[in-house]
Amino acid sequence: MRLASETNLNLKDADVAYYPRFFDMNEADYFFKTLLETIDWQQDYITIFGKTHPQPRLTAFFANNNKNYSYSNIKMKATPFTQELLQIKHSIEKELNISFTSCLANLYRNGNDSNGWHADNEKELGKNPVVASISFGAERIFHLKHRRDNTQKAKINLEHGSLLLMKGETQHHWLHQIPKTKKEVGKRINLTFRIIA
Ligand SMILES: O=C(O)CCC(=O)C(=O)O
Ligand SMILES: [Fe+2]
Repeated sequence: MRLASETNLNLKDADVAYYPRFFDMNEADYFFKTLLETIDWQQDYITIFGKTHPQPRLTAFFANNNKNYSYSNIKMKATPFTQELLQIKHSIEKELNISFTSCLANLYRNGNDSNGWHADNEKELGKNPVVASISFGAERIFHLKHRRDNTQKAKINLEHGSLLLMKGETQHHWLHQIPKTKKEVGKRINLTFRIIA
């Protein structure tokens, strides 16, 4: 059963909503375990100022079209959705009434894995990108900050089975990150469903 009660974060120049228990605990446990085992998690490398570093997390990319996805000099080749990813995709689509084409999956192995400040604003995501972000496993803190107004910030603890939806002009005006943490934390899977035309 899905408890789709939604909280809008009411951020200036943004549209970000959080659904804490989008999937119930049994579904969330099942998806976490299955996705951990069935996804072919990849280590990618990013090049900054001519130096190559391993990305501080593992990733995989899925799409129902043949559109690849490029960000930070990494080209992600589209692979077909797995059965569980399709199930998750359909649940989100039904609730939100939006169709997604693609999913970038992230595996944070421990508190040392992270995702630096960025916006999901690649051209292929269109003018106002819609990103539906699902979390399974360990809780991590998601930070948001306004690009120009440094009084505007938000932090949200992304719980097991939750959905975070970013849309409208969010990516024009805000950056987001998952910082490293010194706390003992287990693995976390994040799925970001996107529309890539
Ligand atoms: O792990 C998360 O919650 C955020 C992932 C993210 O921002 C991205 O993949 O673009
Ligand atoms: Fe992002």
